Amino acid sequence: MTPDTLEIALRHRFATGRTLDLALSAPLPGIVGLFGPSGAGKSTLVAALCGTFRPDRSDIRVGTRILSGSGIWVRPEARRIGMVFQDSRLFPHLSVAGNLRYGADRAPPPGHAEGLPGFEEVSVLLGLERLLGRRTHALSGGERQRVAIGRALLSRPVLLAMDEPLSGLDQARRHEILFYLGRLRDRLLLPILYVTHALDEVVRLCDTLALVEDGRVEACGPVADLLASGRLAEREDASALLDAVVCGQDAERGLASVSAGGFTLSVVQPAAGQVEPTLHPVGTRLRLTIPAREVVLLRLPEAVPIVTSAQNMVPVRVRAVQPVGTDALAVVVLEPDSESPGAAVILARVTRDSVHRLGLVPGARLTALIKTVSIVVLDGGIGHDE
Ligand SMILES: Nc1ncnc2c1ncn2[C@@H]1O[C@H](COP(=O)(O)OP(=O)(O)OP(=O)(O)O)[C@@H](O)[C@H]1O
Repeated sequence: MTPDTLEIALRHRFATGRTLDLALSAPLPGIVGLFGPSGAGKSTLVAALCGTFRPDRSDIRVGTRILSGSGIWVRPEARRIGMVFQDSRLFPHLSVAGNLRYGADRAPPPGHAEGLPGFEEVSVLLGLERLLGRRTHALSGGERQRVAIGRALLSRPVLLAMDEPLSGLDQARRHEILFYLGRLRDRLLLPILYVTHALDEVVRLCDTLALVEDGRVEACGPVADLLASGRLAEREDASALLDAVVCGQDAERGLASVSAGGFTLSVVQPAAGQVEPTLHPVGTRLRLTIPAREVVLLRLPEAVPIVTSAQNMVPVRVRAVQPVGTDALAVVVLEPDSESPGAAVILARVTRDSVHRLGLVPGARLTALIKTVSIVVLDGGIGHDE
């Protein structure tokens, strides 16, 4: 155990014979995504963390706090895990402010959980200032979830557990909440365990990803590494995640150039659909995601000028080719065609026919064509390079 990790290990056998053997370790603070199909064991793991379910065996630690194991079993109400569920579970007889105060009333006395925001700051962080007097039935689904998150935050938890908080929302509301969750991640040092079926939520929010399948954690590690490993290549929405730094602005054309793990890319600024559109100055660190299905691979004859609407023609080298299921498809893992320390990878989803036609074997050099509009700049800057 280190003071800065979340450690969960549990074993359980239900009366039906179904067994779960789930273990993960993740650095804190950060957002840990639990991702996997229905019935994999995600909700059981969250329930064990909160103490509402007691497995046959469990060792659960948040930093130096032991919640279970070593002869210890902390009561659920003493664990200080803030919960947010798919249905917001607000109190209908209370206003928004009343629901928030309910959370604040359950906070430990001053001296504990210092550093977490108070009522005013939570209202501002989650954009609730103008809703405080409203009854909860008069709120949209997205607003309800923001109140539920605020109520959980105000109880000053040591960890926030969110079980599919966006799955009941439409696409616009999902984006709205993702923006606010990204803001919480960037401004608070609060660990979050985040259960989801949606890969785009993992890519946008999470630092660590635990892949849960059939009662086991099949893999756990940094999100970008698991995406780059091709483990999620089977998915239609497979994508790469890159840390980038803005290295040039072209405000007139609405573009910025960024350096991302050895790739130089052109991205749209401000990103379409951002809740708070901003032009990120040179030096801003961003996260980008590039869907594998949006990347085209070319073999270009030397010195042939090509005019294309795609701004990004990137020299790449094949690192690996990952067959996708029984389909006639493959995902190609690509690295920059130049030695660069800390090189990132991008993924291209192609047909197996293209793999043969283009001679895509490890080490092959070619050009990746990426439409600028296909590169998603995730909300907000995440710091500034010194
Ligand atoms: N009380 C129970 N008795 C028997 N089996 C159970 C019980 N609770 C859960 N299970 C089984 O344990 C497994 C994990 O369930 P769990 O709800 O944790 O999955 P999940 O990954 O959260 O699924 P979903 O995404 O659908 O919520 C499933 O096979 C489920 O049927």
